[in-house]
Amino acid sequence: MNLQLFPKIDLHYHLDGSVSPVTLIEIALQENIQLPTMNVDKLREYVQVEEECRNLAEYLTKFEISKKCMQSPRALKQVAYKAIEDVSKQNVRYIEVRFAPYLHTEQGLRIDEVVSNVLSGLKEGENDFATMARAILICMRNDSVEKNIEIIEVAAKFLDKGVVGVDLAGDEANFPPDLNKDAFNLAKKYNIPITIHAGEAAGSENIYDAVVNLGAKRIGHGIRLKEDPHLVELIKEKKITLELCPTSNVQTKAVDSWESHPIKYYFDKGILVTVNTDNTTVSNTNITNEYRILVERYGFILDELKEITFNSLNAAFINNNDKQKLKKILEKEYKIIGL
Ligand SMILES: O=c1[nH]cnc2c1ncn2[C@H]1C[C@H](O)[C@@H](CO)O1
Ligand SMILES: [Zn+2]
Repeated sequence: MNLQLFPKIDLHYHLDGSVSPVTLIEIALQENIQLPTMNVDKLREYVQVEEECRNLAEYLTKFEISKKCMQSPRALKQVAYKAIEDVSKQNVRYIEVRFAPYLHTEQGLRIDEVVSNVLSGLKEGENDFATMARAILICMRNDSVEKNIEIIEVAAKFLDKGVVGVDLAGDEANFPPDLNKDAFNLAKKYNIPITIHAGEAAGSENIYDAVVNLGAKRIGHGIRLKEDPHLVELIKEKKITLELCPTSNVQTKAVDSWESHPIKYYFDKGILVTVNTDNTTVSNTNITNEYRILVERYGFILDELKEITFNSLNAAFINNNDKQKLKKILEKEYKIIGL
């Protein structure tokens, strides 16, 4: 079937890594921002990784231009709205859009202003398109724990007002999760759902730390889980969900090749896996493409894609009311396509 029509969920989507070159140029023109080029195709080379990307650290160099263009209230609203417009075209029925508020304070915005502007763009997008959208606030690994505690405080302030969770992202190889233990303990205290990037650019011990010591209910990527058979059992037992992003995982060299991606292995072992985009611009992908990869490279059948979407639904950080609404919508739409 045409997988664009397949109802989908994306739980792992970075806002700054998903702004299209066209939107970047629009914002640059609006706000007089100097870009290395105003040619859409040439700009693509600056914001998209090449096949020969060596590791996560190199992948992370591609976010500079979008950061430059995401510093004003208007630009933040605009990219958030555009994100919902874009993903609604791929029949995404629910998305959790994540961003790191501190990255958008270079022109003096406060982190709570960053959050309220992104939320207002998401809300407008929700009103205009058939996609439910919520936000996850990111603590950056290279930021101080004091700054990350402030992110948790802001998340608590906006909890159930558009924000549904918190995350830890950035350079995993050089900043292990336990540096931010105090920040995530605070998140636990506030009952803010936690997801953490782990086992992407470092070993399975980070997944253990994220779950056992930092309270993560979901793991961003978790590619290297299989290194530790006891941890595999723990993840199953605790019903932890993995947010896998195949294209990004190949590009950051979290896996050596497409063939060695563990998504089917984890799925067959009964681990709760989900499929996501990570960064549609940096990774040059979209969610339809990621679902297609599951079929074409890993042999998933449509019923299994539906199961994966329901894994995403079950692991979504929205409240129960919204979850039930979403479940009805998905069930109805799957019925229409005979699933
Ligand atoms: O896959 C990722 N792993 C770790 N960090 C990431 C990944 N994708 C994006 N980021 C970082 C770079 C962005 O600037 C930041 C906030 O979205 O999060
Ligand atoms: Zn990510």
